[in-house]
Amino acid sequence: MATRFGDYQSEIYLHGLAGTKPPFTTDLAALEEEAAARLPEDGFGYVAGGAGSGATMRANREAFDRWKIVPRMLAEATDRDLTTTVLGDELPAPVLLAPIGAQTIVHPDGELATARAAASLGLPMILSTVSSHSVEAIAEAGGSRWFQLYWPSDAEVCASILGRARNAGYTALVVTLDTWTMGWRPRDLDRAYVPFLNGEGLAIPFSDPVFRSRLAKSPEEDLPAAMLAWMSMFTGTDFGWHQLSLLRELWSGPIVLKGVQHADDARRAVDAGMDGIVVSNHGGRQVDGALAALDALPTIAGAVGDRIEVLFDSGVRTGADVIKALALGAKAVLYGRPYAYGLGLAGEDGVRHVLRCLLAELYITLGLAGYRTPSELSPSLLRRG
Ligand SMILES: Cc1cc2nc3c(=O)[nH]c(=O)nc-3n(C[C@H](O)[C@H](O)[C@H](O)COP(=O)(O)O)c2cc1C
Ligand SMILES: CC(C)CC(=O)C(=O)O
Repeated sequence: MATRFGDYQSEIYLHGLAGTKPPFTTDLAALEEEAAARLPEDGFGYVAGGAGSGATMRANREAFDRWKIVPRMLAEATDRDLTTTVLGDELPAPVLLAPIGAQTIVHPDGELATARAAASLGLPMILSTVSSHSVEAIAEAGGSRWFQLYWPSDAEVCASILGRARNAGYTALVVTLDTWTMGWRPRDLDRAYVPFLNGEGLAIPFSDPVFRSRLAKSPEEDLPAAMLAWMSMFTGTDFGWHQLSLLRELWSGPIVLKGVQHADDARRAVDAGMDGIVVSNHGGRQVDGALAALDALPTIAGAVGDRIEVLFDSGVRTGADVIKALALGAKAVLYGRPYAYGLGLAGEDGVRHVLRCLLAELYITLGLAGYRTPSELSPSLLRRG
């Protein structure tokens, strides 16, 4: 059923009459500034950082800014319906929560808070392999959930992790291709900081019985050795396209490849029988100098047509950004850093506030631009300028 997400606007004004303000800014493009001022430097720096000089991270935003929406008038767009179906999941709006690892670095409740906020709005959460809480614990929050895989070299560990995710009710599998090893990230390197150094974020592998069987001593007894085992199994891996069939044997639900940036790779995903792709450069955290994800989107969408579900992330901040990504060929977007800032600023309520702002802005802007549903959006409503 369609939800009037715009109601958050009137709710905020009404609370204002009673003297209550929103928990923090409603300006999603300015959220990072507020987070920078209020969150601890280590956690904030890890979330905000990008690869190398930050050129790709900036390019992601610049690409959105180059596209302008051309609003249409008297379009009878009062009643909007943002619902859409992605890989069999009925979504109240074309938005999913991007996988973000190690969320306790910004708030002690981490992914549990995020899962509860997402479930309360009916948006699917994509849980990272590098999560501070186990797949089973997150499942208790309810709601629709997908699982993101960092593909380990040990096939039995992979089978065990996927089996647990499937048993815990995760429906689609998102396999991240662009981070088989960590990008060069000066912001973390300068502080010699990664969350995983103290085991943070490794709940899924560390709680896995097969992973544990590979260790001489448990992570509780010898953390550095467990960390090394994790790193050698989950990073620096060497998979090729032909091995995707291994994952198909382990996962009966839809499989989505995340990190596609070239039309030929998108075609290969189709040929490999995949169900979806996420056009993404990992928020500019991997290849510095890579093209903006939004600039890759139209070519890729054109190359695969409707043979595969095309999702998008990297740089989405506002409701208008969602409209632009949808107009350029995405079926839905993955929302990333902003909800992590919301989590850091106010836990579950903070994530909910950020998501409600995004959905309200999307709902209102879509109508003001003259459109009623995501399916009406096409490149013709945009101009380069
Ligand atoms: C702190 C942080 C952790 C992330 N962890 C993961 C992860 O575990 N798995 C994954 O596939 N992507 C991960 N990503 C990438 C996001 O899923 C997404 O591609 C990216 O945040 C999009 O860029 P944006 O947030 O600037 O829009 C992470 C991103 C950030 C900022
Ligand atoms: C490298 C991962 C472990 C986490 C991640 O995807 C990220 O920090 O961007």
